[in-house]
Amino acid sequence: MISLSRTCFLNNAGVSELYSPANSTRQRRYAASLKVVASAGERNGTVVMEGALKESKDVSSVVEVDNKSTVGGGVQDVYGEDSATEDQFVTPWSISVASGYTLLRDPHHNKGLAFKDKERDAHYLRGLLPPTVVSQELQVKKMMHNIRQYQLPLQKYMAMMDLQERNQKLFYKLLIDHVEELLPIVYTPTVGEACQKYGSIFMRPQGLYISLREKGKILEVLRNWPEKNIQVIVVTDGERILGLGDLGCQGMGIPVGKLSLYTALGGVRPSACLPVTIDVGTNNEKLLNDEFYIGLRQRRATGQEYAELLHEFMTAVKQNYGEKILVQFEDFANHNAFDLLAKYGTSHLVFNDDIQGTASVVLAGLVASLKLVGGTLSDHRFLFLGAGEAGTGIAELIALEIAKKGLIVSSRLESLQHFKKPWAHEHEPIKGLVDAINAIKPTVLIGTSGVGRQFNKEVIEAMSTINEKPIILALSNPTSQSECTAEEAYTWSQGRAIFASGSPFPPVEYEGKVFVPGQANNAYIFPGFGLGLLMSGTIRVHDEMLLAASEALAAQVSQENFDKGLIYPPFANIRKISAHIAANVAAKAYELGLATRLPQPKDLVKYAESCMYSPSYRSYR
Ligand SMILES: NC(=O)C1=CN([C@@H]2O[C@H](COP(=O)(O)OP(=O)(O)OC[C@H]3O[C@@H](n4cnc5c(N)ncnc54)[C@H](OP(=O)(O)O)[C@@H]3O)[C@@H](O)[C@H]2O)C=CC1
Ligand SMILES: CC(=O)C(=O)O
Ligand SMILES: [Mg+2]
Repeated sequence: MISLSRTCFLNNAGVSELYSPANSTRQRRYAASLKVVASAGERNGTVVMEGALKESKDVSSVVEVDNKSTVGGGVQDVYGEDSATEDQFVTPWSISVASGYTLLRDPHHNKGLAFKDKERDAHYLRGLLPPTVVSQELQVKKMMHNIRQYQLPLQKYMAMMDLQERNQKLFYKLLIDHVEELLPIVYTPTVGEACQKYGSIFMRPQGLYISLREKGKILEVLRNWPEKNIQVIVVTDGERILGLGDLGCQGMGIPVGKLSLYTALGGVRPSACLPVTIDVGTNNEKLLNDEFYIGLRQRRATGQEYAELLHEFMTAVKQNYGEKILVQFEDFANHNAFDLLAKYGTSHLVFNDDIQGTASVVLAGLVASLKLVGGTLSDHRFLFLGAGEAGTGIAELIALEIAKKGLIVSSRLESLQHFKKPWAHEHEPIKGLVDAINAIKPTVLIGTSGVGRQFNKEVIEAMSTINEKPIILALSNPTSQSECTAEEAYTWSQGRAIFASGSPFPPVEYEGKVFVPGQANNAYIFPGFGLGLLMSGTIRVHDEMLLAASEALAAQVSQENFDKGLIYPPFANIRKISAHIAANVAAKAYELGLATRLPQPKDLVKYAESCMYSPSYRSYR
């Protein structure tokens, strides 16, 4: 238990990929050197329009090559393509246009029954689809109907992942239009169960797997990813997946899920998102003995071996994607998370969602709750159960906001992990949470322990005895690890608690009144925060940007929300919320001189909205 002044703790796309010619430096270079001549040679399937730079004579029947603009080399020539000689090997990357059966199997461009008659003629789809042509809206209605037929959340998750692999735009349309219903499926809590069973439900690989076997070759592995213009990477090593512990390589569900939210909630293009899982082994005996486990069957590498792999990854990422690639660390164990953030925070654009994103969302909720409970932040006392990434991250940001740190309980100081030390304070050792509440008299109780059911009846009653409106935040995920349920918080506090949780709970009726619990989850922050960094071309994350994100989120809580006891706005409005967060974060980046997209757009909210990906179908010529 620790504390501060008033804060206490207890595709692979292959040949069917249709690249936009201006999508990457490499593609721009190709686009500059090639003019696509007609498609007279098209067949049902893929029309190859380009060969490797060094092999352009082989494809001269379909392209005209302007040799003048292809030579070069230099700092952008990461793979040595431009400077290679004939006796050196290069990879024959190609740009191609999908049609026919290949087009129907391409998730980026497939529209299923929504292909119009003209498109069916132009793209060799006749006979490959039944005659009916439907709208995207009808497809959404049908998919929602189908998903609702499944009894189990994991079945719904698998249906959503299948859709993402079949028809990406329809997947995002569904997620955006039905965000409150589908967020618990593609995200917490269901994604937790999916990770636990990833080996068994694994059908098509998603994301990029970088294991110890790829040591020395990470740059080449990055190049195997079909998309070249990556802007955001969410990376995990799978050691602290939600509150479920070490799930090794099966943690991949988390970067995949977080990045679908980057797109659906924050509007970042799916093709700019790269989920990565670093596999250094697992200490989870159950997984090591599970015949369906998909990762390396060895105990976790640590120390220098771990640090070297991570360093090679971070170096390769910057070399391949440049200075402005955003790397979001997710669900690393705390013994690595703080060190990675400190190590790469000065050389890369990095953000730790569990430390920083969580802090920002909780600070926003606390600022908003002042409207319900009164006073200022510094009038409140914060008691934390769990002094890890989320807990100390939140404390740090609250302290930054009220700009004063306080006492430290020092009896355990020597044995404390470094990130806990600033929060230890002078106090008699306290045994249980109820005793801590009675001694410290917190106004806010925050659960970040990863251990479920810690806020029992006595705990909530103790908080309710001290406070007229106790603020109870049960942040641990998934639902099984939540410190208490919404029903418990409202019932045991006799309807007086201001409650929010990391995973969603349904509304609760208590003595004739309906209470709608809020969701205190970093999903409110990271999509808009990331968009703000990207749209301003920011090169480093600064704590002030986290405060800016909190401020923007708190400002989105309406009187109608407060009247229902909510301290967060509904997720239904998340794109608008993300645009405001992005604008505030970008404004701070410009103010701090960290933005590179110049000149600064006049209206940053409008600019953020204009940057957002739309999942509507495009018409194909
Ligand atoms: N709602 C949200 O947006 C977010 C929620 N979370 C959730 O928060 C939880 C914790 O995540 P994170 O902070 O990253 O994990 P950490 O492992 O870094 O922190 C957990 C901390 O809780 C402590 N702890 C464990 N059991 C108890 C207990 N019974 N009493 C008191 N302290 C205890 C641990 O102590 P020790 O160090 O001694 O082991 C550790 O310091 C997870 O369930 C995660 O899903 C995380 C990020 C965002
Ligand atoms: C929400 C989140 O990031 C977590 O529980 O780890
Ligand atoms: Mg997380």
